[in-house]
Amino acid sequence: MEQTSSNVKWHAHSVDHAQRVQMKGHQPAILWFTGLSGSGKSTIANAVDALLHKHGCHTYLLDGDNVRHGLNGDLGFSDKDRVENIRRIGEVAKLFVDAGLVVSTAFISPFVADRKMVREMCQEGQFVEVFVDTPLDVCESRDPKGLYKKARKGEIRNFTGIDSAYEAPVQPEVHLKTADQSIEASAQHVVDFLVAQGLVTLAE
Ligand SMILES: Nc1ncnc2c1ncn2[C@@H]1O[C@H](COP(=O)(O)OS(=O)(=O)O)[C@@H](OP(=O)(O)O)[C@H]1O
Ligand SMILES: Nc1ncnc2c1ncn2[C@@H]1O[C@H](COP(=O)(O)OP(=O)(O)O)[C@@H](O)[C@H]1O
Repeated sequence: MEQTSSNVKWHAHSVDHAQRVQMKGHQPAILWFTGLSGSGKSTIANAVDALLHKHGCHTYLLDGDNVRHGLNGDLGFSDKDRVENIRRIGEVAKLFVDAGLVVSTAFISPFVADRKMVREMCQEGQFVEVFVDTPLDVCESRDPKGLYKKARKGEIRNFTGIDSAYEAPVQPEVHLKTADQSIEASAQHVVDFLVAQGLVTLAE
C-alpha cells in the first residue's frame, strides 16, 4: 500500500513487545484460518479459541462477518475490496500479536498473495496458516446461511467458489479436512500444532 500520510513519526514506547509477551506466559501468534464459505472456519476457530482460553492463553477472534459490520463495512466482494479487507485484517491481527495475544482470524482470504503479505508482516513462526479444506459440494450442502442457494440463482454475484476464485494454500502449517474430521478433532489438531511448535503450553 502506498503511504499517503506525511509528517508522521513512529513513537518508541516504554513497554515493549518482549515485556508484554513475558506477562502472558505463551508466545503470540496469528492463526489464519482460510477456506470457502461454509468450510468451517468460524466454527473451528471458535472451538480453538475456547480451548486456548480454557488453558490460560490470552486470545482474540476476528471473524469475517463481524468485521465486515464495522471496520470493513465499506468493502464489498470485488477482488480489489477483498485485497483491502485482508490487508486491514492483517494490520489489526499484527497489533494483537504485538500486544502478545494468540489471535485467530476467520476470513475466506481467497488469494495466495494476500495471505503471503500478512505472513511477511509477522516474525518467523508467528503466522500459522490453517487451511480449512472442505470440498465445494460439501460447503454447498451445508449452506449455513443459504448463500450458495442465492449465488446459484444469480442473486449474489462474485461468490467464492461459484463465480469468484479461491486459491488454495500450497504449504499451510495446518491442513484440516472437515469432510472426514469432526469439529473437535480439527480444533485439537490446531492446538496440538501450537504445542508442538512451543508456542503454547497447556495449563491443566
Ligand atoms: N460474494 C461473496 N463471496 C463470499 N462470501 C460472501 C459473499 N457475499 C457475502 N458473503 C459473506 O461474507 C463472508 C466472507 O467475508 P470475508 O471477509 O471472509 O471474505 S474475503 O476474505 O474478503 O474474501 C462469508 O462468510 P463465511 O461464510 O463465514 O465465509 C459470507 O457469509
Ligand atoms: N466437521 C466439521 N467441521 C466444521 N464445521 C462443520 C463440520 N461438520 C459440519 N459443520 C458445520 O458446517 C458449518 C460451517 O459454517 P461456518 O463455521 O460458519 O463456516 P465458515 O466460517 O467457513 O463460513 C457449521 O454449521 C458447522 O456446524
